[in-house]
Amino acid sequence: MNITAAQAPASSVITHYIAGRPVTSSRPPFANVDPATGQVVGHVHEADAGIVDMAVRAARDALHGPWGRLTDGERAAILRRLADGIRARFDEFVAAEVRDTGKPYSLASHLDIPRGAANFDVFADQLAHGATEAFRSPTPDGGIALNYGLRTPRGVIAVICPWNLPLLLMTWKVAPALAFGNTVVVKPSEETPSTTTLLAEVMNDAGVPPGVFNVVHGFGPDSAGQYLTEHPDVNGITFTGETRTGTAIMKAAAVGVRPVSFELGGKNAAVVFADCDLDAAIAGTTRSAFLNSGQVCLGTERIYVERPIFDTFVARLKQAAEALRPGDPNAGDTTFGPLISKAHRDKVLSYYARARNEGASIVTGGGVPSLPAPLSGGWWVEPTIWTGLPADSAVLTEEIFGPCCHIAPFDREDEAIAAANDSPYGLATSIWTGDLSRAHRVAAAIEVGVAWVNCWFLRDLRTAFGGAKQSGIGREGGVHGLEFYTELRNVCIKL
Ligand SMILES: NC(=O)c1ccc[n+]([C@@H]2O[C@H](COP(=O)([O-])OP(=O)(O)OC[C@H]3O[C@@H](n4cnc5c(N)ncnc54)[C@H](O)[C@@H]3O)[C@@H](O)[C@H]2O)c1
Ligand SMILES: N/C(=C\C=C\C=O)C(=O)O
Repeated sequence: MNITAAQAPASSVITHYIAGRPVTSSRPPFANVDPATGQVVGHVHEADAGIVDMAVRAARDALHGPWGRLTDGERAAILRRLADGIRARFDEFVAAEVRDTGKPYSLASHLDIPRGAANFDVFADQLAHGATEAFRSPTPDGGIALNYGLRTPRGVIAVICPWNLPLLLMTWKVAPALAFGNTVVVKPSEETPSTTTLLAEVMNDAGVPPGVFNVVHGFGPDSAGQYLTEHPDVNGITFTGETRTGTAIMKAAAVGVRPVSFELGGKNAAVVFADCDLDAAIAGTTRSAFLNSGQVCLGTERIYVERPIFDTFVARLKQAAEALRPGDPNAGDTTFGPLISKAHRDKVLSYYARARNEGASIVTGGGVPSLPAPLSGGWWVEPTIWTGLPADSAVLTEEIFGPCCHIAPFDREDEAIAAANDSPYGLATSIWTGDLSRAHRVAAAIEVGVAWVNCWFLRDLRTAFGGAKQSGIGREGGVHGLEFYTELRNVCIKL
């Protein structure tokens, strides 16, 4: 929910950050709201087309400045200083992330901020070990030619991020972009402006030249997001967010034929076989269904359980869901947070109502928890589990992005695979089984970008990360980001 500055206290003002300095804009700033309480905690400047143009120009100028002349080793050293700079201000980053998202301190301090720093380390490592191809090529005249690959930065990259893992997803793009010599104009979600703004200060302190990293704040359509993706001097667009937003951005990218790197929506399935380690499957599925209040793209909203253990699994997951503790995000025993906004909570509650109206069996949840003030003003919903809905129910086909999941039984492996693949999305899956051959077989059969076996959200940042089908375009991580963040030229020299 965003209201004008007039209604918002002047507590914290977030401005844009262009060419190494804060920049304000003329549009009325919008309010930043704490989702745990619904209270306004500050306000944010909204970029117009002129501000976005200023940022893109600064990024273009920086490409031709000292940044473009640094060696890989010098850029790697700067990336490591960025990681260290985030860690040096760890408490500030955690507090800002918690304030913007309402997520529990335990989550922001163990996932969001540590990964926000680690993303810079992994791409600094990548620079130290990266290589390109070379060939000694026989020529028709009996001579030899040398062919070698030469990677150059793609140029000015537009980076547009969502609100669920704000710093983690921002540096997951900024780190490879800078590692490979590009400059960036980033737009964090309007819901979560704070940690990216702190990152701008860390950039300055780490000696990143002015204009290499620029931040513009605002919304999508008719705001910073649209102006940035439509700017003709942007050479590539990397975006994480909803699939339908990706469609709109792809249309903008088509003008000028700019490449895109997309991490989009999902409707991920877990497949639980009777021979699994049930304790591990319950613990892992509790995380995949309810972590970050279900606001994780890799999260599980569809669970298929082999019939012999179905009733036990449902009872155990119910017990785990009911043990989650909503509360003050900064309280040590809080393990469950609110949704990001009133609008998103209304969306999730509309699916809760839909499930009820379609006759779902509500195993647990389905409503709003009653919490004391000031939390009673926040955007809370109950962790929810359903069974008994038909496969074509919207609850089983549309991404809800909330703390809810549907559990259905299956009898045969091929039936479970078909159910998991029955989706326009293909982001992630988790498979729980004690049979090693089956693990490999099923992981090869489910059409996703990331398949976890007997685990979930276990990440080696060198591996390929991304979505199949309508869940994404391209892969990030390790060497895989090279395809988007660099141009690869072949040089052929007749010797
Ligand atoms: N695949 C992944 O790795 C991944 C990771 C996290 C979130 N997501 C997805 O993100 C979604 C939730 O995040 P969200 O609600 O912020 O997504 P969203 O698509 O509504 O917004 C994402 C970002 O895009 C901007 N935006 C919106 N419309 C735009 C437009 N027309 N032009 C340019 N920019 C525009 C927004 O301001 C925001 O910064 C879910 O669908 C989730 O699955 C995917
Ligand atoms: N991109 C990553 C996680 C995405 C989570 C989505 O909500 C990652 O772990 O690198």
